[in-house]
Amino acid sequence: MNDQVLHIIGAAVGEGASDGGCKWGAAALKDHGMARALAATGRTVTWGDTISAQPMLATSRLHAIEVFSDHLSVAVQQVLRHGQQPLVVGGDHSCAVGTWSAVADHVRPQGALGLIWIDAHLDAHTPDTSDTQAPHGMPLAALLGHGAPGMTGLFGWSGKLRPEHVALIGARSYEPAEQALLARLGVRVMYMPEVLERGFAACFAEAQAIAQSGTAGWGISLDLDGLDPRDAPGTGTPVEQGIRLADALAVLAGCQQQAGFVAMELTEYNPLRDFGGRTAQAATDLVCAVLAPERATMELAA
Ligand SMILES: NC(=[NH2+])NCCC[C@H](N)C(=O)O
Repeated sequence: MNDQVLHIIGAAVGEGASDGGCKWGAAALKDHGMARALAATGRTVTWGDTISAQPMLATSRLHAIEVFSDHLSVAVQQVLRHGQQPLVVGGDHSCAVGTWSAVADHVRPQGALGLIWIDAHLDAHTPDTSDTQAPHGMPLAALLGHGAPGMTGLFGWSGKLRPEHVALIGARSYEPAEQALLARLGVRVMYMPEVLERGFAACFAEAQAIAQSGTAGWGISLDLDGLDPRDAPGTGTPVEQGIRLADALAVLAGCQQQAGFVAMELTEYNPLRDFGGRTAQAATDLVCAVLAPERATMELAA
Protein backbone atom coordinates (compact mmCIF):
# COMPACT_ATOMS: atom_id res chain seq x y z
CA MET A 1 0.00 0.00 0.00
CA ASN A 2 1.36 3.39 -0.99
CA ASP A 3 0.31 6.23 1.27
CA GLN A 4 2.44 8.92 -0.39
CA VAL A 5 0.20 11.85 -1.30
CA LEU A 6 -0.27 12.24 -5.04
CA HIS A 7 -0.16 15.92 -5.91
CA ILE A 8 -1.51 16.97 -9.31
CA ILE A 9 -0.18 20.12 -10.93
CA GLY A 10 -2.05 21.47 -13.93
CA ALA A 11 0.20 22.89 -16.66
CA ALA A 12 -1.93 25.37 -18.61
CA VAL A 13 0.33 25.78 -21.59
CA GLY A 14 -0.55 25.69 -25.27
CA GLU A 15 1.81 28.43 -26.36
CA GLY A 16 4.46 25.77 -27.07
CA ALA A 17 2.39 24.43 -29.96
CA SER A 18 1.09 25.88 -33.21
CA ASP A 19 -2.47 24.98 -32.18
CA GLY A 20 -2.84 26.25 -28.62
CA GLY A 21 -5.78 24.02 -27.63
CA CYS A 22 -3.74 22.04 -25.10
CA LYS A 23 -3.71 25.10 -22.86
CA TRP A 24 -7.20 24.02 -21.76
CA GLY A 25 -6.25 20.36 -21.30
CA ALA A 26 -5.54 20.34 -17.57
CA ALA A 27 -8.71 22.24 -16.69
CA ALA A 28 -10.80 19.88 -18.83
CA LEU A 29 -9.23 16.78 -17.26
CA LYS A 30 -9.90 18.23 -13.83
CA ASP A 31 -13.56 18.76 -14.76
CA HIS A 32 -13.68 15.27 -16.19
CA GLY A 33 -12.88 13.90 -12.74
CA MET A 34 -9.27 12.76 -12.99
CA ALA A 35 -8.55 13.44 -9.31
CA ARG A 36 -11.67 11.58 -8.23
CA ALA A 37 -10.75 8.58 -10.36
CA LEU A 38 -7.24 8.51 -8.89
CA ALA A 39 -8.64 8.75 -5.37
CA ALA A 40 -10.91 5.79 -6.15
CA THR A 41 -7.79 3.64 -6.68
CA GLY A 42 -6.93 4.16 -3.02
CA ARG A 43 -4.49 7.07 -3.33
CA THR A 44 -4.68 10.28 -1.33
CA VAL A 45 -4.91 12.94 -4.03
CA THR A 46 -4.63 16.72 -4.04
CA TRP A 47 -5.15 18.88 -7.11
CA GLY A 48 -2.87 21.80 -6.37
CA ASP A 49 -2.10 24.95 -8.25
CA THR A 50 -2.35 25.28 -11.98
CA ILE A 51 0.66 26.96 -13.54
CA SER A 52 -0.21 29.06 -16.59
CA ALA A 53 1.97 30.35 -19.38
CA GLN A 54 1.51 34.10 -19.75
CA PRO A 55 2.37 35.22 -23.27
CA MET A 56 1.37 38.83 -22.58
CA LEU A 57 4.22 39.07 -20.08
CA ALA A 58 6.76 37.60 -22.52
CA THR A 59 8.67 38.94 -25.49
CA SER A 60 8.33 35.84 -27.69
CA ARG A 61 6.84 32.38 -27.74
CA LEU A 62 10.13 30.84 -26.64
CA HIS A 63 10.47 33.37 -23.85
CA ALA A 64 6.92 32.58 -22.67
CA ILE A 65 7.87 28.91 -22.43
CA GLU A 66 11.13 29.69 -20.64
CA VAL A 67 9.33 31.71 -17.95
CA PHE A 68 6.59 29.09 -17.71
CA SER A 69 9.17 26.27 -17.38
CA ASP A 70 10.80 28.12 -14.53
CA HIS A 71 7.47 28.55 -12.69
CA LEU A 72 6.42 24.95 -13.25
CA SER A 73 9.79 23.63 -12.09
CA VAL A 74 9.50 25.51 -8.80
CA ALA A 75 5.98 24.13 -8.25
CA VAL A 76 7.16 20.56 -8.90
CA GLN A 77 10.19 21.12 -6.66
CA GLN A 78 7.89 22.16 -3.79
CA VAL A 79 5.79 19.02 -4.17
CA LEU A 80 8.89 16.82 -4.06
CA ARG A 81 10.29 18.68 -1.07
CA HIS A 82 7.08 17.93 0.81
CA GLY A 83 7.60 14.24 0.17
CA GLN A 84 4.65 14.06 -2.20
CA GLN A 85 4.52 12.48 -5.65
CA PRO A 86 3.97 14.91 -8.53
CA LEU A 87 1.66 14.22 -11.46
CA VAL A 88 1.93 17.01 -14.01
CA VAL A 89 -1.08 17.26 -16.33
CA GLY A 90 -0.60 19.28 -19.50
CA GLY A 91 -0.65 21.24 -21.46
CA ASP A 92 1.51 20.87 -24.54
CA HIS A 93 4.66 18.81 -24.16
CA SER A 94 6.90 21.83 -23.53
CA CYS A 95 5.86 21.36 -19.88
CA ALA A 96 8.33 18.45 -19.74
CA VAL A 97 11.17 20.93 -19.28
CA GLY A 98 9.79 22.22 -15.99
CA THR A 99 8.61 18.84 -14.74
CA TRP A 100 11.74 16.79 -15.34
CA SER A 101 14.21 19.57 -14.52
CA ALA A 102 12.68 19.63 -11.04
CA VAL A 103 12.65 15.86 -10.67
CA ALA A 104 16.25 15.58 -11.89
CA ASP A 105 17.35 18.32 -9.52
CA HIS A 106 15.57 16.58 -6.65
CA VAL A 107 17.16 13.16 -7.19
CA ARG A 108 20.56 14.64 -8.08
CA PRO A 109 22.15 14.15 -4.62
CA GLN A 110 21.39 10.43 -4.98
CA GLY A 111 22.16 10.08 -8.68
CA ALA A 112 20.80 10.40 -12.19
CA LEU A 113 17.20 10.44 -13.43
CA GLY A 114 15.85 7.87 -15.88
CA LEU A 115 12.97 8.76 -18.20
CA ILE A 116 10.65 6.86 -20.51
CA TRP A 117 9.25 9.14 -23.19
CA ILE A 118 6.14 7.82 -24.95
CA ASP A 119 5.34 9.99 -27.96
CA ALA A 120 4.59 10.05 -31.70
CA HIS A 121 7.31 12.70 -32.00
CA LEU A 122 10.94 12.98 -30.93
CA ASP A 123 10.64 16.49 -29.46
CA ALA A 124 14.38 16.83 -29.89
CA HIS A 125 14.72 20.03 -31.88
CA THR A 126 16.67 23.09 -30.84
CA PRO A 127 15.80 26.62 -31.99
CA ASP A 128 18.55 26.14 -34.60
CA THR A 129 16.93 23.09 -36.21
CA SER A 130 13.16 23.56 -35.81
CA ASP A 131 11.21 24.61 -38.91
CA THR A 132 8.13 25.42 -36.87
CA GLN A 133 10.00 27.04 -33.96
CA ALA A 134 7.36 25.41 -31.76
CA PRO A 135 8.83 24.87 -28.28
CA HIS A 136 6.80 21.67 -27.74
CA GLY A 137 9.04 20.10 -30.38
CA MET A 138 12.12 20.88 -28.23
CA PRO A 139 11.75 19.65 -24.62
CA LEU A 140 13.69 16.40 -24.85
CA ALA A 141 16.66 18.12 -26.47
CA ALA A 142 16.56 20.78 -23.75
CA LEU A 143 16.53 18.18 -20.98
CA LEU A 144 19.52 16.50 -22.63
CA GLY A 145 21.30 19.86 -22.51
CA HIS A 146 20.73 21.12 -26.07
CA GLY A 147 18.80 24.24 -26.97
CA ALA A 148 17.88 27.62 -25.53
CA PRO A 149 19.71 28.38 -22.25
CA GLY A 150 16.39 29.38 -20.67
CA MET A 151 15.17 25.81 -21.19
CA THR A 152 18.38 23.85 -20.58
CA GLY A 153 19.71 25.67 -17.54
CA LEU A 154 16.97 25.54 -14.89
CA PHE A 155 18.30 25.32 -11.32
CA GLY A 156 21.67 26.49 -12.64
CA TRP A 157 22.77 23.29 -14.34
CA SER A 158 22.34 21.68 -17.71
CA GLY A 159 22.04 18.07 -18.91
CA LYS A 160 19.17 17.03 -16.66
CA LEU A 161 19.03 13.72 -18.52
CA ARG A 162 21.96 11.63 -19.65
CA PRO A 163 21.36 9.93 -23.01
CA GLU A 164 21.96 6.43 -21.64
CA HIS A 165 19.11 6.80 -19.15
CA VAL A 166 16.44 7.79 -21.67
CA ALA A 167 14.25 5.66 -23.93
CA LEU A 168 11.59 6.78 -26.42
CA ILE A 169 8.69 4.62 -27.57
CA GLY A 170 6.24 5.16 -30.41
CA ALA A 171 7.96 7.75 -32.62
CA ARG A 172 6.56 8.04 -36.14
CA SER A 173 6.63 11.73 -37.06
CA TYR A 174 9.92 13.55 -36.94
CA GLU A 175 12.47 15.61 -38.85
CA PRO A 176 16.02 14.55 -39.80
CA ALA A 177 17.85 17.05 -37.57
CA GLU A 178 16.21 15.91 -34.34
CA GLN A 179 16.67 12.29 -35.30
CA ALA A 180 20.35 13.00 -35.94
CA LEU A 181 20.78 14.66 -32.54
CA LEU A 182 19.33 11.68 -30.69
CA ALA A 183 21.36 9.24 -32.79
CA ARG A 184 24.55 11.21 -32.14
CA LEU A 185 23.86 11.20 -28.40
CA GLY A 186 23.08 7.48 -28.47
CA VAL A 187 19.52 7.76 -27.11
CA ARG A 188 17.49 4.56 -27.57
CA VAL A 189 14.51 5.28 -29.80
CA MET A 190 11.93 2.57 -30.44
CA TYR A 191 10.16 3.79 -33.56
CA MET A 192 6.61 2.65 -34.22
CA PRO A 193 7.52 -0.13 -36.71
CA GLU A 194 9.63 -1.73 -33.99
CA VAL A 195 6.79 -1.36 -31.48
CA LEU A 196 4.40 -3.06 -33.91
CA GLU A 197 6.87 -5.85 -34.54
CA ARG A 198 7.99 -6.58 -30.97
CA GLY A 199 4.88 -5.44 -29.12
CA PHE A 200 4.52 -2.58 -26.68
CA ALA A 201 5.14 -4.83 -23.67
CA ALA A 202 8.60 -5.91 -24.83
CA CYS A 203 9.52 -2.35 -25.79
CA PHE A 204 8.37 -0.95 -22.48
CA ALA A 205 10.29 -3.60 -20.56
CA GLU A 206 13.45 -2.60 -22.40
CA ALA A 207 12.76 1.09 -21.78
CA GLN A 208 12.18 0.44 -18.10
CA ALA A 209 15.49 -1.39 -17.81
CA ILE A 210 17.21 1.61 -19.42
CA ALA A 211 15.47 4.09 -17.12
CA GLN A 212 16.18 2.06 -13.99
CA SER A 213 19.76 1.01 -14.54
CA GLY A 214 22.34 3.25 -12.92
CA THR A 215 19.74 5.84 -11.91
CA ALA A 216 18.40 7.10 -8.59
CA GLY A 217 14.81 7.27 -9.84
CA TRP A 218 12.77 7.22 -13.01
CA GLY A 219 9.54 8.52 -14.47
CA ILE A 220 7.23 8.48 -17.45
CA SER A 221 6.47 11.37 -19.76
CA LEU A 222 3.37 10.27 -21.62
CA ASP A 223 2.35 12.31 -24.64
CA LEU A 224 -1.17 11.21 -25.53
CA ASP A 225 -0.31 11.42 -29.23
CA GLY A 226 1.87 8.35 -28.71
CA LEU A 227 -1.45 6.50 -28.67
CA ASP A 228 -3.34 5.61 -31.80
CA PRO A 229 -5.78 8.42 -32.74
CA ARG A 230 -8.54 5.80 -32.97
CA ASP A 231 -8.28 5.54 -29.18
CA ALA A 232 -7.17 9.10 -28.37
CA PRO A 233 -8.25 11.59 -31.04
CA GLY A 234 -8.15 14.65 -28.76
CA THR A 235 -4.47 15.54 -28.93
CA GLY A 236 -2.57 18.57 -30.18
CA THR A 237 -0.84 16.86 -33.10
CA PRO A 238 -2.35 13.42 -33.81
CA VAL A 239 -0.46 10.94 -36.01
CA GLU A 240 -1.92 7.70 -37.42
CA GLN A 241 -0.78 4.22 -36.39
CA GLY A 242 0.15 4.54 -32.73
CA ILE A 243 0.13 2.45 -29.57
CA ARG A 244 -3.29 0.97 -28.84
CA LEU A 245 -4.89 2.07 -25.58
CA ALA A 246 -5.59 -1.47 -24.39
CA ASP A 247 -1.90 -2.37 -24.77
CA ALA A 248 -0.81 0.76 -22.93
CA LEU A 249 -3.25 0.15 -20.07
CA ALA A 250 -2.15 -3.44 -19.64
CA VAL A 251 1.56 -2.73 -19.77
CA LEU A 252 1.68 0.50 -17.74
CA ALA A 253 -0.39 -0.91 -14.88
CA GLY A 254 1.65 -1.14 -11.73
CA CYS A 255 4.56 1.18 -12.59
CA GLN A 256 3.97 2.88 -9.26
CA GLN A 257 5.14 -0.26 -7.47
CA GLN A 258 8.33 -0.63 -9.50
CA ALA A 259 11.63 0.19 -7.85
CA GLY A 260 12.65 3.82 -8.14
CA PHE A 261 9.46 5.15 -9.76
CA VAL A 262 9.24 8.87 -8.92
CA ALA A 263 6.80 10.80 -11.08
CA MET A 264 4.55 10.94 -14.11
CA GLU A 265 3.53 13.55 -16.61
CA LEU A 266 0.63 13.39 -19.07
CA THR A 267 0.68 15.86 -21.95
CA GLU A 268 -0.91 17.09 -25.18
CA TYR A 269 -4.55 16.58 -24.21
CA ASN A 270 -6.54 18.92 -26.46
CA PRO A 271 -10.16 19.12 -25.30
CA LEU A 272 -11.12 21.19 -28.36
CA ARG A 273 -10.70 18.03 -30.47
CA ASP A 274 -12.12 15.56 -27.98
CA PHE A 275 -15.73 15.25 -29.06
CA GLY A 276 -17.48 12.88 -26.68
CA GLY A 277 -14.63 12.93 -24.19
CA ARG A 278 -13.07 9.63 -25.24
CA THR A 279 -9.54 10.96 -24.93
CA ALA A 280 -10.22 12.43 -21.49
CA GLN A 281 -11.34 8.99 -20.37
CA ALA A 282 -8.25 7.37 -21.92
CA ALA A 283 -6.02 9.88 -20.13
CA THR A 284 -7.80 9.23 -16.84
CA ASP A 285 -7.54 5.46 -17.22
CA LEU A 286 -3.84 5.72 -18.06
CA VAL A 287 -2.86 7.80 -15.03
CA CYS A 288 -4.91 5.46 -12.84
CA ALA A 289 -3.16 2.43 -14.33
CA VAL A 290 0.30 3.87 -13.71
CA LEU A 291 -0.31 5.47 -10.32
CA ALA A 292 -2.73 3.11 -8.54
CA PRO A 293 -1.28 1.99 -5.21
CA GLU A 294 -1.64 -1.66 -6.07
CA ARG A 295 -1.85 -3.35 -9.40
CA ALA A 296 -4.68 -5.56 -8.21
CA THR A 297 -6.90 -2.52 -7.67
CA MET A 298 -6.83 -1.72 -11.36
CA GLU A 299 -7.41 -5.31 -12.38
CA LEU A 300 -10.48 -5.47 -10.16
CA ALA A 301 -11.71 -2.16 -11.56
CA ALA A 302 -11.18 -3.22 -15.18
N1 LIG B 1 4.98 17.47 -28.47
C1 LIG B 1 4.57 17.48 -29.72
N2 LIG B 1 3.36 17.20 -30.06
N3 LIG B 1 5.50 17.79 -30.64
C2 LIG B 1 5.21 17.93 -32.02
C3 LIG B 1 6.38 18.46 -32.77
C4 LIG B 1 6.12 18.49 -34.23
C5 LIG B 1 7.30 18.90 -35.07
N4 LIG B 1 8.37 17.95 -34.99
C6 LIG B 1 7.78 20.29 -34.66
O1 LIG B 1 8.86 20.39 -34.13
O2 LIG B 1 7.08 21.25 -34.87
